[in-house]
Amino acid sequence: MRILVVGAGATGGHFGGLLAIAGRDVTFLVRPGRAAHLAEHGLRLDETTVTPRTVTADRLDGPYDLVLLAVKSFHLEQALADVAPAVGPGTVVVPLLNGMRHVERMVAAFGRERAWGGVCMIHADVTPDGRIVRMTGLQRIAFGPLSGGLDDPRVAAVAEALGGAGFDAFATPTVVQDMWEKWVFLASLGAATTLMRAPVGDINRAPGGTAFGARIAAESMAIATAAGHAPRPGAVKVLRDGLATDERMTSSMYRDMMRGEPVEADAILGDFVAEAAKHDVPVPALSAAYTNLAIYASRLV
Ligand SMILES: NC(=O)C1=CN([C@@H]2O[C@H](COP(=O)(O)OP(=O)(O)OC[C@H]3O[C@@H](n4cnc5c(N)ncnc54)[C@H](OP(=O)(O)O)[C@@H]3O)[C@@H](O)[C@H]2O)C=CC1
Ligand SMILES: CC(C)(CO)C(=O)C(=O)O
Repeated sequence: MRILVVGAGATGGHFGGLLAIAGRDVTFLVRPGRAAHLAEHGLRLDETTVTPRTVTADRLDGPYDLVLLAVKSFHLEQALADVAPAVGPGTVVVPLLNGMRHVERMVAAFGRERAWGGVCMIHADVTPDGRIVRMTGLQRIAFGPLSGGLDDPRVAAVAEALGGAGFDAFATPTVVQDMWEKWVFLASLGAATTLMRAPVGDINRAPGGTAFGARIAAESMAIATAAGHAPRPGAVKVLRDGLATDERMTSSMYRDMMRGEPVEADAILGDFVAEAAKHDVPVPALSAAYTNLAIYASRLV
């Protein structure tokens, strides 16, 4: 199976790198700066360096079987345009992005037969010198057609292509609900850590921190419930435990903010707060977190 990973950053670089190490037929669609960096240094993962096969948008060579979309939300439109020549009639496009707005954009670009859902769980960063580092043992991709049906033969083919490469990969018949539950978790974690400018454990050790986390979690669950995607018991537990931890857990939004880089505020918190407004759900803590990030964004050049 020909696999194209769009973006060789924290998520795309990590999962694509492991796939390359496992001998899969992987190419990275990258922009010229990253292409030059990878040509000079290779793709450096935690303990290994891979010599990746890369391509830039102007040199895409026809359709791939599987596309893993691993760009930030603010680069989505360009990435969808760039990858279009690689999407043929039978291609499957699986997103690793957080939030939900990319689903609609992918369906508009490629249709529901080719645009699938995807959930990626990992805590990873790109260091200033271009290495990909992982902060925890978590590394998982769940994927599936938006319809939920797993009888499409491409499901088994994608599972085989992603399986046995050193990370968890599985097809899910509830990918839209799974994405919502991930959104609830990440929006909560992102809101708490960026508003308080601290990892979760530090928030919970501060006066009022635990109550603040519980409040954020309650608001997030209320939004999802009003939108018809009430988190299932397992997801509620993950959310509550996550926001109550004494560990230094962070979010990619927090780490982007600490580096002074753009944060995916609109796609993750803006859309979430808009969903609350649509259903008349009061979300003062999440709204404050979004306002905070909007001010942060306005101060980036
Ligand atoms: N990091 C994490 O721990 C997690 C992140 N996520 C989500 O995954 C998504 C990706 O995040 P992450 O991997 O961290 O982001 P990164 O910024 O680390 O990587 C994104 C990469 O996409 C590249 N890119 C942007 N536009 C294009 C394009 N048109 N063509 C090719 N490459 C492009 C960037 O390239 P360039 O180097 O040229 O700028 C960059 O290297 C986000 O939605 C994030 O929320 C989900 C779970 C965990
Ligand atoms: C939920 C979490 C923390 C891990 O996948 C994440 O998606 C992120 O930090 O962006």
